[in-house]
Amino acid sequence: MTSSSSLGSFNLLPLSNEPFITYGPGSEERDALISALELMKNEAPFQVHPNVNGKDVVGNLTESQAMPWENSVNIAEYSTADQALVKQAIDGALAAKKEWCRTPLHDRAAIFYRAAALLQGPYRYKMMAATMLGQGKNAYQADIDCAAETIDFLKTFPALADQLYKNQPPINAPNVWNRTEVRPLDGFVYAISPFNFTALAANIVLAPLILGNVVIWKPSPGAIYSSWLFNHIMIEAGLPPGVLQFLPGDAVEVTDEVFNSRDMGALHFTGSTAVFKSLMGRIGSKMEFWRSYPRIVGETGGKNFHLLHPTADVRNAALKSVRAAFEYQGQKCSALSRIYVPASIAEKFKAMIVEATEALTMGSTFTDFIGPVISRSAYDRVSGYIKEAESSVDVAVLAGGVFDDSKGFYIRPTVLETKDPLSKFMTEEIFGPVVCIYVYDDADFGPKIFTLIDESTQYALSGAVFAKSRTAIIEATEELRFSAGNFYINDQCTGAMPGQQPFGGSRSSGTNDKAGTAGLLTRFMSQRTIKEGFSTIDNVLYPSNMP
Ligand SMILES: NC(=O)c1ccc[n+]([C@@H]2O[C@H](COP(=O)([O-])OP(=O)(O)OC[C@H]3O[C@@H](n4cnc5c(N)ncnc54)[C@H](O)[C@@H]3O)[C@@H](O)[C@H]2O)c1
Ligand SMILES: N[C@@H](CCC=O)C(=O)O
Repeated sequence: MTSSSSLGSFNLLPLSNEPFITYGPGSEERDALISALELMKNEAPFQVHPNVNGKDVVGNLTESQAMPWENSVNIAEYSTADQALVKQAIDGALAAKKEWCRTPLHDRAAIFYRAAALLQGPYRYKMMAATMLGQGKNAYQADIDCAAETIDFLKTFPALADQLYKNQPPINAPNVWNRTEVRPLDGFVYAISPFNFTALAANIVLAPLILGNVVIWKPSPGAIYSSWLFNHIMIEAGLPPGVLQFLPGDAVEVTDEVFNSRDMGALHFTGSTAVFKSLMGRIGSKMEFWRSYPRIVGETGGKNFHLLHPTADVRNAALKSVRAAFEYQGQKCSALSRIYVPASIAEKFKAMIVEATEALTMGSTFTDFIGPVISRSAYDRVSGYIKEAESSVDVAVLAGGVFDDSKGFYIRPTVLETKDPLSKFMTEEIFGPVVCIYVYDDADFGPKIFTLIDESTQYALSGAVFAKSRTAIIEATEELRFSAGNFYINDQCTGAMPGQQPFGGSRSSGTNDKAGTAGLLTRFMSQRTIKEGFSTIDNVLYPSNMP
């Protein structure tokens, strides 16, 4: 990996994964994290303001982000960007762009590496505490997200950008030198991030930034404090003022003002399918308005599946199903939410999944496997599904089914079984700790079950097959080719890591540009071809024009 300057060609850092920290009993890291959590709880609520042109724009603290663990306590209180500030941010970003896109890649990379070092060192525990307290994660879930995956994005995007820079025209005619320049997009990139992964907010802004784009960022109301902290780290790492504009605010109001600018070169979105479809529709409805064709990149919802074959290792499938369905309370876009089990192993599988689910502890910020769901609206939505399941004749509640919001937004991990494979529990994204089982006849493993999995939902994000039979694995892999952008064999359908399992899905799950990859970066670049000629001519005519 190299990057050129006028006086050298530099090797960029190679692709890598940040090691996970275990936070095991008695470890130094555990003590440090516990202290950071205590400190943050004592100091909260933190005041957060929009940050435009490198400065906090102090306003009235009209909004708040509650701690889902204890919803009467706020982790942050914040002011919002009004339309005038959004306009000012766009103008400031466009002004900052000239210098930023002239900044050599290795200098942009150095800012990213510095941010990674800040996150590895002085900000690690603060960011961990912000993600745990603010987004309801336990130590393990926070570490793989706001530490490891975020550092991975910071350290690998420069090398991926460099690969694109190296992609030069392969042919040069005599006395000609052809070159390709990887320009950022015309205008600015509008980035909208979800609450559930601090790393995905990072991915949303870092992918365009590394290529010299400027970014207008609307963070999620469910992750205001960790998003602010990330913005702060980028500024401390040396990101020039105006290059990344941090605009918490009313989603519709901020978006309306952004969509009033002809200079929006791209929308980079991660969140729900319904919101993405509506934004895409709005962009498409005024194509004469835009200066360019805005690129539209969105990673959205899922209804992710595990398919068991009669030869499956039942214990492996059951335990991995529990992890996939209930880690981070099922609030991963990749979370398992429908399971297809053949009748011959169904009783054994159900017994194991119920036992493992009932054993999951809930409530403590640090050690418990299960925490709260993110918000009042998530609690109401998920508990609404559970109430409906309880009153449905086709559905049995095998485990969980209990919820309580007296302190935090707690929902016991819930296992349902339905006799209707097309019921809402098998087809709609619930985005919470609920998984539904459907038992099929062993003889239906084949076209019938593949068609059911493939056609019964609008999504195609992640899925897995569990089988010892190689024939079954081959058949499922072939027949479910378009049912999941991330397909796992004898492994859980969550836990994709940058550089290892590029993540994303198609159909209503997104544009499938794969977070953290060079493929994603290509969406934020607009190449310029440069041809330089070294010979001169002294005649307009070609030989064939000669009499
Ligand atoms: N496929 C993926 O990689 C991936 C990753 C993470 C989350 N997700 C999906 O995200 C969803 C959960 O995240 P969420 O609850 O934050 O999603 P969400 O759609 O409610 O919010 C996402 C972002 O969109 C903003 N938003 C909401 N309404 C808007 C509007 N009308 N105009 C403009 N912006 C608007 C929100 O403020 C937030 O910043 C789930 O559906 C999940 O599957 C997908
Ligand atoms: N890397 C993640 C992506 C989750 C999306 O919310 C996973 O596969 O678990």
